[in-house]
Amino acid sequence: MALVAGMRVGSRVLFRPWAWLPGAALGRKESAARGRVGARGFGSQRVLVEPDPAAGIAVMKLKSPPVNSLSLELLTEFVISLEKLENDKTFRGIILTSDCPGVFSAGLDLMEMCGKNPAHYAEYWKAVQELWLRLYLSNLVLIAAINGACPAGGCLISLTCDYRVLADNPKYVIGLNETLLGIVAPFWFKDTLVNTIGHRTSERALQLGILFPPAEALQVGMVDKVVPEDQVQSTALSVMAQWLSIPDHARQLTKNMMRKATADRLVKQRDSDIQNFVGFISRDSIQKSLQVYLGKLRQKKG
Ligand SMILES: CCCCC/C=C\CCCC/C=C/C(=O)SCCNC(=O)CCNC(=O)[C@H](O)C(C)(C)COP(=O)(O)OP(=O)(O)OC[C@H]1O[C@@H](n2cnc3c(N)ncnc32)[C@H](O)[C@@H]1OP(=O)(O)O
Repeated sequence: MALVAGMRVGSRVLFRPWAWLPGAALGRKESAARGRVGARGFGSQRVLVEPDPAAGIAVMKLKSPPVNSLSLELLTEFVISLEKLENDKTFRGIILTSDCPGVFSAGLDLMEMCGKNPAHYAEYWKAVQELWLRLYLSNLVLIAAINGACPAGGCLISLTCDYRVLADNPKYVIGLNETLLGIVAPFWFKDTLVNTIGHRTSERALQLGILFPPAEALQVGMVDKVVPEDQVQSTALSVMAQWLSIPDHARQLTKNMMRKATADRLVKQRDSDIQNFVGFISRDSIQKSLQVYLGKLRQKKG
């Protein structure tokens, strides 16, 4: 059975994020997801959406305490919220931020990658791929208002955005630190980073698993602006206004031209990428590394 949940319409592949949900009631979810968003705000347990239809934008806040780790549930709700906004012509841009104090997102949920069975790992990885593809190829303007620490998968999410504003706090580090956990960022994480900060800087950052504090993140181009914490949201809004001053069709075609080849690389090998992940993460040595890392995270408190 093909692992990719998508259908082709003309030259466009429409992904159905819920299609991989176990026992998903496709018709009901699909019709709900295609409804108009309106002005009232919507969301789910873990993703809060505050629409401003007059401005054509929505603020999307991740709220999966304590650290917005990307569990299967959060990934699912994230994709569904994104699709709702994508399908409503009212919206031209999203500001993506966190509702969890001090953390934008702790990245992939380590509990989803530890002590589970291969079918679970496959389902989880497919959801991670789905979110990345959705974000990376979004027609909307995506601005990340990074109001907290932003490691690994959290950083990846911010890198899919068109612009990143980071709060100036030394604790708010950002980067792909996978090697510090004894794991490896897959090629599409790497590609996303290279497309943002260039090859040589990525090579060093990825091998060393560097988590950049704000000034360095700005210097290497990992973020576009660093501002005082209380100005992150207002800065994101004014940057959004600038991006929305460009005609959508011209901006969208340009974005697609810049990003499609990178996304296609994963689209063409989604199944083998899932198999690679499952094989890699199931190794005893990798499971041990992750357990050690989780232990260190827990010890930090005590
Ligand atoms: C060659 C082929 C390759 C194929 C592909 C193969 C490999 C797979 C690649 C996978 C790519 C992985 C990407 C990732 O995103 S891995 C996750 C990396 N994330 C991190 O390293 C961040 C870890 N967390 C932290 O550093 C901190 O928690 C913090 C985000 C800076 C926040 O600090 P603080 O506010 O002090 O909170 P705590 O550390 O006290 O954490 C609170 C509780 O949350 C738990 N936690 C933290 N992060 C995670 C996580 N990512 N997943 C699950 N749980 C997490 C932490 O243990 C605490 O739990 P407790 O209250 O029960 O102790």
